[in-house]
Amino acid sequence: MRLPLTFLRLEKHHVKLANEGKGMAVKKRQKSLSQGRPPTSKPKERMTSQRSRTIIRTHHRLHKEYASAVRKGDTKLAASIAKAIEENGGLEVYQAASKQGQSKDRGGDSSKVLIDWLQGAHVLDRTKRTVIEDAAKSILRCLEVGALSTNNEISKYPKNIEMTRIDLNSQEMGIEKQDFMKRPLPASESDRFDIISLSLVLNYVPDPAQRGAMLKRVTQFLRHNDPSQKIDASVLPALFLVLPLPCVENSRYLNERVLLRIMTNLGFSLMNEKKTPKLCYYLFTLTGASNSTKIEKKKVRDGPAMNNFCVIVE
Ligand SMILES: C[S@@+](CC[C@H](N)C(=O)[O-])C[C@H]1O[C@@H](n2cnc3c(N)ncnc32)[C@H](O)[C@@H]1O
Repeated sequence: MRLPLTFLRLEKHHVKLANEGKGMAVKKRQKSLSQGRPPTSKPKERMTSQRSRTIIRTHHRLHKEYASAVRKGDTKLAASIAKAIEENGGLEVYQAASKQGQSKDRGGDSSKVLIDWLQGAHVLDRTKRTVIEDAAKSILRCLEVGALSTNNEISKYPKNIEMTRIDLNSQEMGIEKQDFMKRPLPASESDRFDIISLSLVLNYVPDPAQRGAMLKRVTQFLRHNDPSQKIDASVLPALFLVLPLPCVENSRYLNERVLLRIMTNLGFSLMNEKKTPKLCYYLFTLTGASNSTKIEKKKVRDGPAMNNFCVIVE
């Protein structure tokens, strides 16, 4: 029989009073077995934001140096940098540090912005967490490249958005370990996606030409516009791109004008953008074909505290 909570509280209070009244020492309650068991895992420690920033920066720097050593064929240097990457915790610790950046108290996960834009474009219903109207049959397919979690905002619409999550290093079930650059090209339309998310992934790629290749490759994985789609899909098929703000605002080789030129050349139109003090978010719709224009490394501005982030399209 379940006793009401108030009754239990009162009874506890009375027993305590009775024991005190008798001047008796309150007998220590026997601990349950589970309390006596040694913990199976240590509670997860939270990194300070300073520490996670240092880990992320060091990983990016070493990763770039490693790619450069490999490009030059300097195997000895590459091996010593690989060792330094491991000493910094490797990809796993880097991912843990990045994941902390997704926690609610540090701004939350970036897919919140994507959901907001899909709702604004009437692709998703704002209140019911469904695809709008009778389009519920049209399940959207989303490829999240660089996925660290299966619980992000974008994953909260399982009836309407079918998620495919990949990462170079899978952290949990539901995320496939796969390099997007090696994912087999779609054999048919059913291997393509309505939405591809590259959130803080492009800046992870150490080589400027590989970044351009990644953006180009996205166009091959997005579905082609299908006029028979029932949903108001004016923003689809779409690329959700998130970059650290300094990549666009403080680089010698990339500014927003150059980024937009690259995307336009690849066949994208800008639908939404948002900037916060740390990040910039873009929603691009694939509206046309790539015009195969090359974009080279070219200085667009200079300054002592600027970075060299760059995207080359070959
Ligand atoms: C900073 S984390 C981004 C995590 C998350 N998307 C976010 O917005 O916080 C970058 C992730 O991208 C992954 N990544 C980079 N290049 C990739 C590729 N070619 N294919 C799959 N994952 C990749 C890395 O393994 C890493 O986990």
